Amino acid sequence: MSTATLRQRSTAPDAARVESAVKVYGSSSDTAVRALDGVSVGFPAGRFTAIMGPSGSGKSTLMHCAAGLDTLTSGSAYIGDTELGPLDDRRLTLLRRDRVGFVFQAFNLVPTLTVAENIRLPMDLAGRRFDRDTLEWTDALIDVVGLRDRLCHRPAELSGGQQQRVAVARAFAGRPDVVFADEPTGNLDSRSGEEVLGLLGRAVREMGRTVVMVTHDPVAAAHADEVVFLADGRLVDRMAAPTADKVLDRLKAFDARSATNSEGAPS
Ligand SMILES: Nc1ncnc2c1ncn2[C@@H]1O[C@H](COP(=O)(O)OP(=O)(O)OP(=O)(O)O)[C@@H](O)[C@H]1O
Repeated sequence: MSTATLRQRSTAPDAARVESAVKVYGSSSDTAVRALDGVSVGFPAGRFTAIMGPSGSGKSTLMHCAAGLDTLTSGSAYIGDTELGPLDDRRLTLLRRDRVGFVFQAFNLVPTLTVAENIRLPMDLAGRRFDRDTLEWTDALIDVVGLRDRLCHRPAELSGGQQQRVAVARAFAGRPDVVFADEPTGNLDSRSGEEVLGLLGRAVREMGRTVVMVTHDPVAAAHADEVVFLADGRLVDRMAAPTADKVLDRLKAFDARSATNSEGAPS
């Protein structure tokens, strides 16, 4: 597939994007790993995008660099129109706090805080005023994630699925430009995983938010509006309106291709 075709996408502006992104881990020529090898991809606002690819293809690296958690070796990363590369540590921290939300596989809740306090934490840290709009928004979020009767509980008193629902509410609480989710269902059983994916989908379709999710799971990817596929640090395909079967078929095709390539490669 041509680069021009791969770059085609919805006409919505990008909430986040990378251009010609290269990430090399390690400096010596013997040990250096080129985790991203010239990736250009945009994540449109108001859409749910999944990043898929074989293990080691660069999915987490792409997400971390696009979200400002790590820096590129070359190329550029943007949140909205703000280029991340030129920002100093302080401005990058502020940008992440104010404009980006995160959901991680391990929930990452603060154990000593209640559910309500965890959800409000990013806004408390930012010193944001709880005006009427913000109160209404967080109130609506609490209902969407179904945690109203758990607001005074601490994370240890919740199931894994409930903890991840708190993390989802926390990620959207500050109305960030984009929420990045790294294997958000990796620690959950399939029913709780479906609930969390359903919430991410509702946040996009009913609340106009933007989600970018890294996943191994074709069933999870099928909740997205579009899937982008990485292989060996490159963007190799994208699929609109994914279904689990279509995603699985596409992954199998990559596996078959890489097996053929390695059989044909000189030893
Ligand atoms: N901190 C690091 N130092 C050295 N190499 C790294 C580091 N992080 C990742 N890599 C390497 O970069 C490549 C891409 O890794 P990355 O974690 O982005 O892939 P991934 O597609 O998310 O993999 P997985 O699905 O297994 O989580 C891999 O070869 C990995 O070993």
